[in-house]
Amino acid sequence: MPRDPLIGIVGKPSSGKSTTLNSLTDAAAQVGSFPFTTIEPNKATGYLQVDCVCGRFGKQALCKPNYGWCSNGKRHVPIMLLDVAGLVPGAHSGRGLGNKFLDDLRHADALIHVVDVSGTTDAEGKNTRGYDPLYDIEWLQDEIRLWIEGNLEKRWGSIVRRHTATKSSAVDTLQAQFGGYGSHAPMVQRALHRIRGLPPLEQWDKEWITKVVRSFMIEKFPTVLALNKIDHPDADKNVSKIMLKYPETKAVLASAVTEVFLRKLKKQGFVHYEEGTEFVDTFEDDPDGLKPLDDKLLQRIENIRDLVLYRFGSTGVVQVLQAAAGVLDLVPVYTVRNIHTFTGGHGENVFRDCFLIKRGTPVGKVARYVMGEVTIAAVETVGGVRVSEDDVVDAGKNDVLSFKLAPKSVN
Ligand SMILES: Nc1nc2c(ncn2[C@@H]2O[C@H](COP(=O)(O)OP(=O)(O)OP(=O)(O)O)[C@@H](O)[C@H]2O)c(=O)[nH]1
Repeated sequence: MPRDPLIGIVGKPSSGKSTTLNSLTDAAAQVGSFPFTTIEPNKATGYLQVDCVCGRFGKQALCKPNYGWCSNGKRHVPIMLLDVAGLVPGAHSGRGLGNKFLDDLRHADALIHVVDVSGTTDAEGKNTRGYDPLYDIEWLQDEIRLWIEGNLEKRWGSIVRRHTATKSSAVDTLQAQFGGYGSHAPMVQRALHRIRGLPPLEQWDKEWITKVVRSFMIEKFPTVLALNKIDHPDADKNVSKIMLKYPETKAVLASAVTEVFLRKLKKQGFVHYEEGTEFVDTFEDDPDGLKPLDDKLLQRIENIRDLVLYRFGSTGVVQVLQAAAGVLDLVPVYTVRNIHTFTGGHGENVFRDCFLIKRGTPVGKVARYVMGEVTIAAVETVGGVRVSEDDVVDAGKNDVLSFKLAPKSVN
């Protein structure tokens, strides 16, 4: 049965993890400019913005999610986030919060790596100038790799002996080792398949093991780079360097501190601000609906418009989470009682339930995920069309589902 996706937020101290998390969640993670403000890993509910299916059927006015919210067809779907604190170079050998950090990581399905592109904090999060953030991407990947490799190498002798004695496949042997990271056989299979010229497992030396672990990490920890602090003047050149060096990695430009600031002003009634967009209205735009700002704050908004919103199209924070859902290939799937009205049974509100499901998951698996181990008599999609348990979900296809349960047998 699939479980709820979990997205880990990683990054060195003071890169802006807590600020990013704050702007994605309702949780009040502590924000501070000192390393290790966040001591305990912090699980929180983030909200992923998606185009809600209610728009497809002109039902925006009746859309009322059980969890999260929907406004004008923009739905905010809850998704679990994990704030992973205290990673510094050397963590795999116990520095900083070391292995604790890495152990928390094993539960994550994808990572958002918050990178401070201002160059004003060093690898340990201490204030500096002109630091090259390319290095952060490298050492963070290395720490995760060395941690996995270390766990593997400790037992390598007995792993190989057992592998040979039981005549297992490389996939089975590795899956037995990687299961603790939440892997599954197809994931290990894909990781091995990617490596050219891979010899039989009993011939792997340190170099081959490194290649295998690197490839496994691509599967287990697909990563989005949140290039944070783009409001800083030195950010541009660092962003270009990162994009050039990692053209394959999904990267999103962000200013988490700007997002937090705008949301705060919105809550206090000073601005209209739609998260994920470049639009901020002030008192001048809506004197009847908004409170006036003093000159200092007005100037700050002007700067934010020039330095962030108009240049990049948004603060980027909403897009960071969307990118993470993208690398996991998650599709919002809506389950309804009545497939013709889209209601949940009683009342006229529609599309109350939405689940984030990996594209390509069979409908039967979705049913068990949503309903538990019950016997499904039939599954229907839009128009009352029957779908088989083996049909798969995709964006816009089999993404609205109604499950009919088999009546319980009476003995
Ligand atoms: N200029 C700028 N500063 C930011 C941005 N995001 C965060 N900061 C600042 O960076 C500092 C560190 O931010 P935090 O969110 O506490 O960083 P963290 O990664 O959670 O740090 P630890 O808790 O030490 O792991 C704070 O002073 C933030 O205000 C941003 O987008 N731009």
